[in-house]
Amino acid sequence: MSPLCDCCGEHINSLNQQISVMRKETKNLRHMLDSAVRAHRKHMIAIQSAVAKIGLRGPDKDQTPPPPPPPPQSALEQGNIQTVPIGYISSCFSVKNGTPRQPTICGPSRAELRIQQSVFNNPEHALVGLEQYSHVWIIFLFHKNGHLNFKAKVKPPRLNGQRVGVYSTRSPHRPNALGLTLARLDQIVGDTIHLSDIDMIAGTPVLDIKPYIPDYDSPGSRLDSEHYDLTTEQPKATTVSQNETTDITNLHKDSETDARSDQKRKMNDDSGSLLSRDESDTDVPVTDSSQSVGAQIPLHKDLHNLLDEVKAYVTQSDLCQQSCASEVQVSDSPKTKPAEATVDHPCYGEEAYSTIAGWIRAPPVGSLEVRFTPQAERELADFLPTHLSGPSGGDRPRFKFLRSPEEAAAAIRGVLSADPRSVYRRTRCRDRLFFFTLDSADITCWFGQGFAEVLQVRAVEQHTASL
Ligand SMILES: C[S@@+](CC[C@H](N)C(=O)[O-])C[C@H]1O[C@@H](n2cnc3c(N)ncnc32)[C@H](O)[C@@H]1O
Repeated sequence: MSPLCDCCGEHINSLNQQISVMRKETKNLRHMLDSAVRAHRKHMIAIQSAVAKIGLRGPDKDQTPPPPPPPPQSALEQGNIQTVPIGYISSCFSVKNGTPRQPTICGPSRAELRIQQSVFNNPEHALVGLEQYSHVWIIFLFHKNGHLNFKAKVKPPRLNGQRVGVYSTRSPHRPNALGLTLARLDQIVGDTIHLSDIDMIAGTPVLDIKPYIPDYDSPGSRLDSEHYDLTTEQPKATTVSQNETTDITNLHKDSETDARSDQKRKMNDDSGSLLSRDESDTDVPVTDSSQSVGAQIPLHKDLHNLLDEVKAYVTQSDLCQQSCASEVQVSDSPKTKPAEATVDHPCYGEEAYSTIAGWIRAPPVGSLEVRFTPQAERELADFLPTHLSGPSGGDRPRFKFLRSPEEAAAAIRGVLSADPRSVYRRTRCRDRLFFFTLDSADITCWFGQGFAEVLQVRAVEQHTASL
C-alpha cells in the first residue's frame, strides 16, 4: 500500500483522537449508570425496610414502583463465555463419515490430546493426578457442523426416520454445539493424553477434561439421599475406610448397578421405609483374585456375590479370547500406562472397569456428625411442605422445592456432613458462624471437632430473596 499523503495522515490522526475521547466518555457514562443502578437498589431496600419497621401497608398496587433493575451482570453470569480450546484432538478418524456415533462402538479408536501451552505455562502440571483415573469425560466442540443449524426435533439415525426432541438425543446439531464423550485414558506422557474409545474427528477443539467418577456420574453408584439414615441422622458408612488402598477399582456394569438399586429398593420395600438401616448393607473390602495389581477392592457385598456368580459361568480366558480383543490390545499397546499408573483391567465380558483416585472414596477429610439445636429443629418443623399451598398455613414459611421439613433436614445433613467449608475457613476461621441458604431457608451453623451444629433456620427474607 502506498504511504498516506500528509493531509490524509493528519485526518486519520484526528479521527483516532476523537475515537479515543469517545471511548473514554462511554466508559465514564457506563460507570455512572452502574453507580446509579446500585444507588437505586440501596434506596429501594432502605425504603422497604423502613416501611416494614413502621408497619405501613405498601402503596396501592397500581402505584407500585417498578422493581429495581437487576444489577449489571458479567458476561459469565449471563452465560456468555469466550471459549478457548485447551487442545485439539488428533485421532484416527479424519472425517465425520465412519466416525463412531458413540465411544462404546469402536474400542480401539484412538486419539491424542496435547494441552496447549497458550492455556497453561506448564500444561503437564494440569494433568497431575489424572493418571489415577481410567476414564475421562471430554467436552468438545462439534466444529465441523457446517452452518450451525439446529432444529428442536431431530431424526436419530438409529430411529430410522422418527423425530424426537434434540435434547433427548446426542445429536451434534444443537444450539451450543457441545459434545460429551466418555473416553478411556490409556496413558499420559508429559502434556499429552492418550485416549481410546473416542468418537471425535481429528482437529476437534477440546474445551475441558474431567475425570469419570462413577460415584458422581453414574446413578447406580450415587451417594444420594438414600445413603442418609434419617432416623439416626448420620450418613451411612458406605465408603471405604481411610487405611484402605489408594488404588480403588470400581466394577461398574449397568445390570449390576441395576441389581444393586433393585436390592436397595427391595430392602426399602421390606422395611416399609427409607429410614431403616440394614447393617449388612455396607461396603466390605474384599480381595478379588482377578485384580492383577493386587490392590484391595471395596465392592458392595451383593455386587461381589453377583461377580462370583458370573465367574462361575465364564472363565476369564474364554472371555478374553471372545470379547476383549480391545482390552488385550490396550494392555499390549505401546500406549500402556507407565508402571505406577498402570491398571491392568481384567476381562469380564462387556463389563467396563473404571479406576479412580483413592482420595475420592477415602478422603483425608472425614465426614461430620450433624446436629440440630432444639430451637433449630422447631424452626425447621415450622416450614410448610411445598404441596400445602393456600392460606391454611397463615404466615408460616414455605419451601418452594423441598417437599417437607424432613427432606430439608436430610439435605442440610448432606451438605454439612460433607463439610462445605473452604480449606481457608476450616483452618483459619474455625470458630466463625457458617451461613447458607437452602430453598427458602437461611441456615446458620457452627463447626466443632468432628461435628456441625445447626443453630438457626429462618425463612429467607422476601426482599433479600428477590435481589
Ligand atoms: C452422535 S455424536 C456423539 C458425540 C458425543 N459422544 C456426544 O454424545 O456428545 C458423534 C458423531 O459426531 C460427529 N463428529 C465427531 N467429531 C465431530 C466434530 N468435531 N464436528 C462435527 N461432528 C463431529 C461424528 O460423525 C460422530 O459419529
